[in-house]
Amino acid sequence: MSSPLIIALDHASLDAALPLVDQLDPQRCRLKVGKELFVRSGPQTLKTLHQRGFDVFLDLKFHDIPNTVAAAVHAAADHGVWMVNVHASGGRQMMQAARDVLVKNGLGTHLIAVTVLTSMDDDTLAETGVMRTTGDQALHLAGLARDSGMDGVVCSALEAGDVAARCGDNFLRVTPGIRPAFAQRDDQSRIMTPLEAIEAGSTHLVIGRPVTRASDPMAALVAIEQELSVLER
Ligand SMILES: O=C(O)c1cc(=O)[nH]c(=O)n1[C@@H]1O[C@H](COP(=O)(O)O)[C@@H](O)[C@H]1O
Repeated sequence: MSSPLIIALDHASLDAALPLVDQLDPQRCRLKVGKELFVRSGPQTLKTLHQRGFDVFLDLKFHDIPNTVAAAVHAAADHGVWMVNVHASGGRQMMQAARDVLVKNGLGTHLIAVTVLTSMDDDTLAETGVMRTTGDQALHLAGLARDSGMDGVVCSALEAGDVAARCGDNFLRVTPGIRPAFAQRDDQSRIMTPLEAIEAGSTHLVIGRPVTRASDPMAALVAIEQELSVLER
C-alpha cells in the first residue's frame, strides 16, 4: 500500500465510525484508532477494521514507566496492528523496553514515538518547562527516539525535513496537523497542507476532521488525493 494517508477515526464508537469506514478503500488509506474509539468500543474495533482489510495505527500514546509501557505495547501488537505509538518524553529506557518486547516476541508492528504534539506552539511548550522551540525539541526527541530503537516519530510536517536529515530517510515521519486549504485549523498549531507536508519530508499524513467532519467526507478525501497526485507526474 503506497498511499501516505492515515485517516483518524476520532469517532465516539465503532458504530459511529462504520458509515465512513464502509466508504473507504484499504488500498487508498490506512486508519487510525485513537483513545475515544478504543476506550468505548475496544479491541472489537481493531478486529472489524482488520476484517475489512485495513492497516490500523493504534494511537494510544503510551507514557508510563518502562515495564508498564512495554506490556501495553505488547498487548497492542498482539492485536496485529500495523503501528503503535508511545511518547518520546517517556525517555530512553521506556522506549527501549517497548522495542525489546516487540523484538523478543517476533512482532513486526511499527513502533513510533510522539515528539511535540502538533497542538503546541513555543509558548505552550514553555509552560511545561521546556524552553526549546517546538522545532528544536521535536528534533531533539526524534534523535532520542532513533537512538532508542524507534521506527520513526510523530512530529509536525514543519519538522519532517530536519528529522529526515538527522535520523535518516528510512526513519518514519508521521505528521498530523494536516490542513488542506479548504479546512479549518481547529486546535492544531503547527500545520501544513497535504502537498506541503509531503514535499517537506513527511512519510505519512494523519488526517482527521478535514475528512471526518466534512459535509461530504469522500469528496474531501478525493480532493486531498488530487492535491497529492501532482507528485506522481
Ligand atoms: O499521535 C497522533 O496521531 C497525534 C499527535 C500529534 O502531535 N497531534 C495529533 O493531532 N495527533 C492525532 O492526529 C489526529 C489529528 O486529527 P485532526 O486534527 O482532526 O486532523 C488526532 O487523532 C490526534 O489525536
